[in-house]
Amino acid sequence: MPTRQRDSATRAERRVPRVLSIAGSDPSGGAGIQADLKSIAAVGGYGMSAITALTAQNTRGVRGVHVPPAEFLAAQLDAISDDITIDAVKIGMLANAEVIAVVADWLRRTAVPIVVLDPVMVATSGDRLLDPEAERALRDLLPLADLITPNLLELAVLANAVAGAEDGARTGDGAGAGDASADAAPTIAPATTWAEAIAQAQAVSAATGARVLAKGGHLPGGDAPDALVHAASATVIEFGGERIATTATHGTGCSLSSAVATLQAELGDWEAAIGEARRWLRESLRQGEALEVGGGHGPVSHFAGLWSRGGLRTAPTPAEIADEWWNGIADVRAAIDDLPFIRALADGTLEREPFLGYLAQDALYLRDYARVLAEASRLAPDAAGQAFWANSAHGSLVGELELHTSWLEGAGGTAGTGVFTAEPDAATTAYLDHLLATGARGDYAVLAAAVLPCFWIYVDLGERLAAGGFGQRALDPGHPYASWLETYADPAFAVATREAIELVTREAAAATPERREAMRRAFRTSSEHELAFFAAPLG
Ligand SMILES: Nc1ncnc2c1ncn2[C@@H]1O[C@H](COP(=O)(O)OP(=O)(O)O)[C@@H](O)[C@H]1O
Ligand SMILES: Cc1ncc(COP(=O)(O)O)c(N)n1
Repeated sequence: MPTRQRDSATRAERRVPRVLSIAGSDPSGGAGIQADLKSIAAVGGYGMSAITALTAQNTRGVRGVHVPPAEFLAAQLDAISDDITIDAVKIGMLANAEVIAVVADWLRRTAVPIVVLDPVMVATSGDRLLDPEAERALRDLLPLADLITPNLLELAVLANAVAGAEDGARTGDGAGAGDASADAAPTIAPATTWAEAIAQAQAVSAATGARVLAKGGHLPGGDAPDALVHAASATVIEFGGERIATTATHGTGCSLSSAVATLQAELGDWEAAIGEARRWLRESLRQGEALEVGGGHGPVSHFAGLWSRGGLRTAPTPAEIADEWWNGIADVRAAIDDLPFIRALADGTLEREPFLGYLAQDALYLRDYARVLAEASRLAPDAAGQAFWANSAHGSLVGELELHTSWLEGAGGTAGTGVFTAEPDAATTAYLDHLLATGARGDYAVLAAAVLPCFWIYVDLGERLAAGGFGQRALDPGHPYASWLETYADPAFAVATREAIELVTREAAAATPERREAMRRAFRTSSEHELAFFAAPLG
């Protein structure tokens, strides 16, 4: 199938695991598939869901359960696996034995590399989410999982079930979770100590071959430990942590198992995946009550970490930033266009003295501008940026200054004098001080924004002069300053300017809002210095 080929061809470069949740719906959004999709997204995955059952529940309890025909679950699962490569599956509420059979059959037919099974039996509110008779069917599903994540009660039921499978023995009060004929919910007592829970996890892992994450969320006391138990390698990895004082624990098991499935697909290491999922869940648990959802056990705040770390607003694109900055200096550009110096330069009426004065200041400017560009090259985060600014520094000294030299040395009469002999005027000093100080502060992005107007305003002016935007005289080869006008309409300078705009606005798009604003301000300030610089010769 072409889709599959495309999927697997790009697999090596993939960063976003495609994770399927097979679970029940919680309309209040805190548990079940709703929690799973949020959790998968929160830790960096692409979430999908096949719905096993609909519950009518909120943070206080479950009011009803509707299980659609099992064939329709099979249809959902096939629709997904016929088209999409699945990197990991998380299994939650399975409702009844028929649903379990459909999932087991699909898992056997579909080679999913990672299967995390959260054996949901009872909601945090205490309501049952799995038929008692289905607990036997669940036992047969366990070996298809790579990781099983029971809470204390579920762990006791599974341990009892696997013990029952081995020797027919019953534990607890004798009602027997493995007894398919039992009508009432079996009353199996959960482990009362952490050591007992780990022993049960070892039994389940030994009987199924799966890893078992024993969860201590329901333990009494001040700690909420989890332990990853793998009988085959005789390992027990403990994850410690203080219990977080919160009522917002609805959906913690769903959220943890989805996050682990996603992170395992990314990291390929169970200990690392569980460690990271737990750090994320604990952060989300701490922020749960702030959501103020419901009067019972509220949900965790799945995206709290992302929100607080600045993932909330869509960043502008580089093109949008370029428009915003350019439009933001429209007043400055209009003021430059209206300067007597620019008007007289365009129509050829500018006196030789102010023109040479301007060139002398510009030569002084370019020499230090090249130093600032070299500093941008030093600070650039990648080789492409480094090369671009270094090349621009070279261009400022060699290409542009040649023109100044020929004009100014001709004017001075003696070769080798006249280029850098002028005193910098106030406008030149102010502009250079701004650029040199920005360079000295060492923030590459802000410095790159500060050097941009010198490219952009000149190219824009040069192109409009050459296009007759300031009158036809500027196009006349006999214009007294024709060689100057040609330099600024140079297509190579236009190409370099487009590259500079792209470099700087890409940097701005990736920056934090605060840094982007600092860049915009530096860009605006430099453009104001451009205006003062052009105004100075006739000022
Ligand atoms: N109050 C809490 N403080 C810290 N971690 C908790 C708390 N409640 C649950 N957890 C963690 O949430 C995850 C889910 O655990 P648990 O509540 O035992 O499962 P379930 O939601 O399936 O009943 C585990 O990692 C557990 O350690
Ligand atoms: C649809 C559905 N699935 C699972 C749970 C268990 O929630 P928890 O993660 O709190 O054990 C639930 N309450 N509802």
